[in-house]
Amino acid sequence: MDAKQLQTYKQHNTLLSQFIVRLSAFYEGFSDKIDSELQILRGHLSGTPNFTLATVSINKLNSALQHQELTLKKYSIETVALLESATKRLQKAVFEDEALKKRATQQLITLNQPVGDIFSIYKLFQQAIELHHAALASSAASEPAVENSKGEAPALENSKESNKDNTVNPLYKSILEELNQLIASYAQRQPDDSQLVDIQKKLTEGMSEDQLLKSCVVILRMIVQDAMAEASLTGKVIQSLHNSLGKMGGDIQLSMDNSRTQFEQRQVGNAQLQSHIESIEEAVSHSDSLESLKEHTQFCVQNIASTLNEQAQLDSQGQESLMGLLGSMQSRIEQLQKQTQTYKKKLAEQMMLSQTDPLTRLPNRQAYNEKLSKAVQFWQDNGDDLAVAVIDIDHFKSINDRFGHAAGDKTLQVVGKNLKQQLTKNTFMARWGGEEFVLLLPGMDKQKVTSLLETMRTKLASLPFKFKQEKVTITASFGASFFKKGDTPDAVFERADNLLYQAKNSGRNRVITDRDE
Ligand SMILES: Nc1nc2c(ncn2[C@@H]2O[C@H](COP(=O)(O)OP(=O)(O)OP(=O)(O)O)[C@@H](O)[C@H]2O)c(=O)[nH]1
Repeated sequence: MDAKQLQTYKQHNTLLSQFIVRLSAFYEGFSDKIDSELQILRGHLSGTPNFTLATVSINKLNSALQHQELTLKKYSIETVALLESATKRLQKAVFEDEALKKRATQQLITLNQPVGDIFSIYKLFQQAIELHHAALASSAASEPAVENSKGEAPALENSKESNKDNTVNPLYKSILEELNQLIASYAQRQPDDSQLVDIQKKLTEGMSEDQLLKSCVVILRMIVQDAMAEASLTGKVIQSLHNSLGKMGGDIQLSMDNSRTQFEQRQVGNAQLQSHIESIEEAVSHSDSLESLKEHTQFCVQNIASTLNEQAQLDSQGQESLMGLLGSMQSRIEQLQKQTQTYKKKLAEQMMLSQTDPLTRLPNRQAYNEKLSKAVQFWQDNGDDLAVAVIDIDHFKSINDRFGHAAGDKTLQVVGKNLKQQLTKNTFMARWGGEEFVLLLPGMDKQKVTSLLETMRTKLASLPFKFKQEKVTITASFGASFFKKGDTPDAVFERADNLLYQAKNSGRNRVITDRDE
């Protein structure tokens, strides 16, 4: 190696050492172990670099970094999961604030994307914190600024005052909403249940947090009892089916045993007949006189007749026992049929209940999702038009506020019924939740969709509602979007929802569809 080459190597080494020193300083702070090893490495590479000692240090660092990388990945996954659960909770709590709800949904979509480096987690954190700040600011803005004489926030007490505070807490409101819906579905099964009636009454009057918790526990207990009763009914039916099938199996075995015995007896009889015939043949060839032949033949014929008689008797006995068995099997089959029919009916009822919104008796979101996947499959296979429409009653909150929750409930029932009456063949409508409905419109072009939604809108607006002697007009806004190539159901729903909000923002009581532009 000449002097020039040596000089170049030295320069490269120095450059590389400086780079590693800077890089190691930048990455300091992940773990104490790595930090101290990085310090040692920097010591080996500073001044006159000692590459032999640096290699030992680099090897140690290599395995520590590998381990750290795994820990970091695990940490990233856990952090994102935590952020996701916090955002979901926030989304529920702010369900009435459309802008915040949308931001939370957007945040959830981002959280579902693969996480890149550690810095993208900081970004996710930052977004989550901003969202929480916005939610806090919005709830603070909607809460009355009541302070006591000491300037402290008022404590929550089991009193009407605390009820007032609670009614502006979005989380409290959403629990009340949920509880109301649960009660509505249980009240249908047990309309006279005093506990349910009591809770329903308290709900309309307003509840403290303590009462709300107690009511939740009562409802939970009912659900568990119901589920257990259902499970024990299912268990009983299955046990009874099992017993009936077991008995039928026994009958069949008995019938097979009888047939086998009968077959064996028939074989014995046949062998006897054969031997009687053989002895007639023998008598014919060996008898020396007609008299002895006649005698012998008579004897054999009598034997044949008695064997045939025995066989006939056995046959009729066998037939009798077979008929008896068949009769008992038939009655067991009938019993089985009755049991399965009762069970099928019960299952169908449950299926119907699980897919029906208890208040409006319209299909619920679960039923919509099932229908949607079939409609999407059909659309993908046939390419026919498929649209989703979202309907939201205008200023519904004011009905609740002015005339009470019960009037709001009644309104939802009447509106649901009226909208449903306008549906055409193959169209499907469900209650999405709250005062929102969703429609699936297969095989309809833009003109047909718009015309149907316009009919629904105008018919609803012309319904004469009357609350406390006051005539009220109820209207709704509509947003509809068509499936396009490569669309997901969520994307189409989101578009329809956005159009609905456009309809709200441009004055309400109107229909906006995708293909308007
Ligand atoms: N009575 C009753 N009210 C409900 C039910 N579900 C949701 N709500 C109420 O419906 C109201 C919806 O109000 P908002 O989302 O503010 O909307 P809005 O008043 O209809 O106003 P716009 O949609 O902007 O026209 C809330 O006050 C909910 O508490 C229900 O099952 N029964």
